[in-house]
Amino acid sequence: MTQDQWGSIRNELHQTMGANSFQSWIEPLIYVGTDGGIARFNVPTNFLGNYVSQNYGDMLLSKITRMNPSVRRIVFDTVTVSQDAPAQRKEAADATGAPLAVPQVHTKSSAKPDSLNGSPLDKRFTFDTFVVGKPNELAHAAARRVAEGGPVTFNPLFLYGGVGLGKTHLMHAIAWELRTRHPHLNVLNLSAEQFMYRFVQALRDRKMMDFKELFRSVDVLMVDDVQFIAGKDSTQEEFFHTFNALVDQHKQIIISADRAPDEIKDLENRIRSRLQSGLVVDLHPTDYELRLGILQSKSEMYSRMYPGLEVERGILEFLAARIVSNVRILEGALTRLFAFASLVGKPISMDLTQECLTDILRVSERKVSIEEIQRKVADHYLIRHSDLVGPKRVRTFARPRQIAMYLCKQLTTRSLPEIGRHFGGRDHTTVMHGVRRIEELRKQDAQIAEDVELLRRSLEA
Ligand SMILES: Nc1ncnc2c1ncn2[C@@H]1O[C@H](COP(=O)(O)OP(=O)(O)OP(=O)(O)O)[C@@H](O)[C@H]1O
Repeated sequence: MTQDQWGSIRNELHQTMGANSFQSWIEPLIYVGTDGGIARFNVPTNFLGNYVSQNYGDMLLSKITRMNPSVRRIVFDTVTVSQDAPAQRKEAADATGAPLAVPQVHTKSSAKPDSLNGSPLDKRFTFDTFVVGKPNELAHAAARRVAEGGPVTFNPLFLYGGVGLGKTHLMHAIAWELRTRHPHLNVLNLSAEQFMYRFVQALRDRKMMDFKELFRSVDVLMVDDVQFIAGKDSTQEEFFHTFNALVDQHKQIIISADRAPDEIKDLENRIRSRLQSGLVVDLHPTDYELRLGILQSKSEMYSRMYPGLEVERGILEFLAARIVSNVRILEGALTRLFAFASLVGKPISMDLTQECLTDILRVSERKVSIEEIQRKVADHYLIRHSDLVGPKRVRTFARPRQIAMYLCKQLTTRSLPEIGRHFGGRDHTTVMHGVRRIEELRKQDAQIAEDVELLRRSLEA
């Protein structure tokens, strides 16, 4: 297997595994080469090698053999790499005898801040790239406040929300900001899973004192996906002590989870109440405007990467309306779209979008029918269905008709001629005109924008 092939397997895993698991277990692997059917990787500790081999070995081998059928086995060799790390980290590392096995303490002075077993900070996850909308404005404001440093006002900051809504992004943004504003602070950012493995390892190696010392010496502790420790009794216990020790020293703690503290099952009550004792804020599911804002911001970035690639009108609006699941999928769709369009050398049109994203669009396809849309719109504007689809062109009927056409285009996969047929056999150009008119009016007329949004929500519900 070549380094390039390993590179593309890594990229694939990065997309599919989730940032935390990838950073903990795959990123530290250093591919050395393949010899005699054996693909060799260097790993920083035995622990990591064993863990990857047991948990990801089969999956890695199958991906590697798909690339290179001559590979029959994977071997992990433990190679201790010396690195320039902060003094305090070094001490802990020396004491454990496993230099790279301790979590990363991020400091500006660290020459190689993104270590193997902590969570490296993602360069893309800053406040600058975080798009703020109604669903996340409170979480964003709280994160900004914490990122200023200064006296601790709420401890912990507990951020929660569903998959892919920006928790990790905000945590990393806080860490980046703290690094810039207060480079002397030790900011430790890790997942609850990593906390547990470090704890288990310290127990096993009888290095609990070092473990405690290390965790109690940080200035800001950030723990992602804390729901992971539920049901793991001794990890909870240790987490509780770490938590208390830091709060007592007025050190900031930031926690994220996929649900609110009182919804995490098998969590000890004393931990639950500790987690609730600061500020608990949630990231709500995205709304249309936020999705559109995110798409616009990413699309600007891609336009710089692919100069000259045109995105036709209405495409971003279409994606924002159709892909409602989570931001990660939304981003993935846009990435694919730009890559595909640049490969085939065509502008991003509706046809190209439908062709390139068939699978994503199919999954996110709502079961909204044209009839349902017509019924809702007619009810909303207190007009009869027959007038909505009939020939009369007075504004009281024409505007709701255009809104209904617009929603049909956004919320169903029906083509313009099909939509036209449902509106009294109108031509597809009439439908297109209606859709465009509403696109424009949404920007100029607050009442129409609100009506469209209300209707969309009630159809999505
Ligand atoms: N408001 C936003 N602005 C810009 N990008 C966003 C926003 N919300 C989420 N994203 C992007 O969506 C992707 C997923 O976000 P993130 O990894 O932070 O989600 P998460 O809530 O931590 O999810 P999980 O629970 O799966 O870990 C990231 O690429 C992130 O940059």
